[in-house]
Parts: sequence; structure tokens; C-alpha cells
Amino acid sequence: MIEAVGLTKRYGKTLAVNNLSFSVAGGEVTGFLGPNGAGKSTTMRMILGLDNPTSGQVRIGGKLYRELKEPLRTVGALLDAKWVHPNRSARAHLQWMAKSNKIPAARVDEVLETVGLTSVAGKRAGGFSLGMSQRLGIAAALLGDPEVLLFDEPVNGLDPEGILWIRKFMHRLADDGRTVFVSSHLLSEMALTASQLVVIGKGQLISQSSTEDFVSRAAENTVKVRSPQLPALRTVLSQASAQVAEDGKALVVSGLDSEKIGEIAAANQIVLHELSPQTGSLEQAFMQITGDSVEYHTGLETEAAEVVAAGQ
Ligand SMILES: Nc1ncnc2c1ncn2[C@@H]1O[C@H](COP(=O)(O)OP(=O)(O)OP(=O)(O)O)[C@@H](O)[C@H]1O
Repeated sequence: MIEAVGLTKRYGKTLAVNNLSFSVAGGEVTGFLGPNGAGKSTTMRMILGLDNPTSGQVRIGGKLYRELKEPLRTVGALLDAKWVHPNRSARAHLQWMAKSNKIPAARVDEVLETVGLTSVAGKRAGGFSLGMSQRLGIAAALLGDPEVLLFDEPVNGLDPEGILWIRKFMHRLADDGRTVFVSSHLLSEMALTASQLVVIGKGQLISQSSTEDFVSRAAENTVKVRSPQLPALRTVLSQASAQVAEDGKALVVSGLDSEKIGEIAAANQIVLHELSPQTGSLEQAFMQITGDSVEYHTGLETEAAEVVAAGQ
């Protein structure tokens, strides 16, 4: 369990994190989503005691990081996968970490096995691919068998196989009952990985909810209806207080679900050729909700929104 209350971090004139409160529960993967520069890494560093909040606080299992007696046994983190001594082997790197944290040496081979690095454990970590480095970073995070795991942009730069591996691995950790908090600006990836979302923009909380709720709340849910009797259908739907727009030979209806629309059409003996709910995507929801919170507008956001809209 992670609990942030009024968490704030100021760097000179930059308010990187602004009065942020949220909580992350065990047994689920929680995504930490926000545009570039939103304050995700700063928040993660404060959770891990690597940066001090200007005000507010964040607790792990009820304790501040500095109050944890053996931090690695409570919380493990993958912040920067390339943070290893390049000439050390994977095993030597983990042995050094285990020793300095009073973790039994036998645990090293266990975590190497867990992340699938046993066969390359004796090789120089400096020669590892990004995917292997990520696995080594995850092995390090798991050394103390912690209840809480933080991953900062873990799939950045990975190939599809590496992305799939990380996604499945996170689900496994959550299924064990652990608290898994993972930051990303990749929305589609988060939709597949996380069942809960904490969304921030410009350092402030935008939303905390299930991924499902986030999408359905933000993206407009409409129903596309085609009929040879469009004018009559339009009239009866408007009378039922639906908002009706015309899109070529179809109507786009909001304010009524497809069941209700079908019933109204049947009651009025109107033939339907199509009745299809149009659900918004996570991308649309994200654009809509964080639109005003993107720190540096490049025009790409609008372009991306148009691409998403055109694909619907
Ligand atoms: N050490 C620092 N000194 C000064 N400003 C900083 C420092 N660290 C972060 N910032 C600023 O704080 C804001 C939040 O940065 P942060 O890296 O936390 O965002 P982020 O959401 O992780 O972004 P990204 O997705 O690009 O990694 C940015 O404006 C950044 O420039």
C-alpha cells in the first residue's frame, strides 16, 4: 500500500508535483499515467526517499521511507535499468546489492531464475541488451522479496517480446498480492497492463479510478444507428431526450444506450440496419482529460487525437 497526501515538490520556480494525494493498493497493477514532464519520476523518487517533498508526505505500508528498517524488504524499484557497474557480472552485481542490504546470498540465484537470467548470470552486465538490463533491474528490485514494487517507464525502448514479458511479469507480481505501481506515458500499454490508474498532469492529480471507469467516464460513448427511416428515427429519439447528430447516412446518438434505442425504434415500427455502440479509447480519454495539462504543446497531441478519431 502506498499513500501520498498533499505531496508537493518545488525545484526553484518549477512546481514539479503539486499537492498530490492518491493511494495504491495491493493485488493489482496500478498505472501512473501522465504526459512528459507531468511529475511521475519526481513522485517516484519521493516515494523512495531519493528526493524530499517540499511539503506533504508519502507512506509505504504506513511508514515514511526513512522509517523503514530494511527498505529493500519492503519496497523494490526499477528506476534506471542501466544503473549497473558495466564490468560486473549480473550475479556479482546482485551479490554486491544483497550483501550491502543484509540479504542472504542464496536469494541472488533465486531472483536470477525468476527473471530468466540464470544462463547469462556470469556475463558482464555492461554487454546486456536493454531487455536483459531491464530483467536485471527487476531482479535487483525483487532481492528483498518486497510487498511493494515501483517501475518507472519499464517498457521504454523494449521490443514487443520484452514488453510482453514485462506485462506478464507485473501481472504475476500483482497476483501474488503485491502492490505494483508502474509509470508510463504509453496509454495503450497501460490499458493492457493496469487495472487501476492514477493520472496526473502538471504535477496535479487528474483522476484516480479503475482503467475501465477512466475510459468510459472520459471518452464519449455514442451509438451509431443506420435506418432507411432516418428522419422518423431522429424525431422519436429526440423526443426521448437523446442528443442526435447526423454522420452521412447514419445517426450518432448520445444519451441513450443501444438497448433503449432498439426498443424505441421497435415501438415506432422503424427498421434498423445498424445499431452499434462506439466506445472511446484510452487515448481519446487521455487526450480529453489531460489536454490542458500538457506542459509543452507540440501540435502532436492534436494530430494524434485526429488520427485516433479518424480510426473510429
Ligand atoms: N532535479 C530537478 N531539477 C529541476 N527541475 C526538475 C528536476 N527534476 C524534474 N524537474 C522538473 O519537474 C517537472 C516534472 O519532471 P518529471 O521528470 O518528474 O516528469 P515525468 O512525468 O517523469 O516526465 P517524463 O515522462 O518526461 O519522464 C519537469 O518540469 C522537470 O523539468
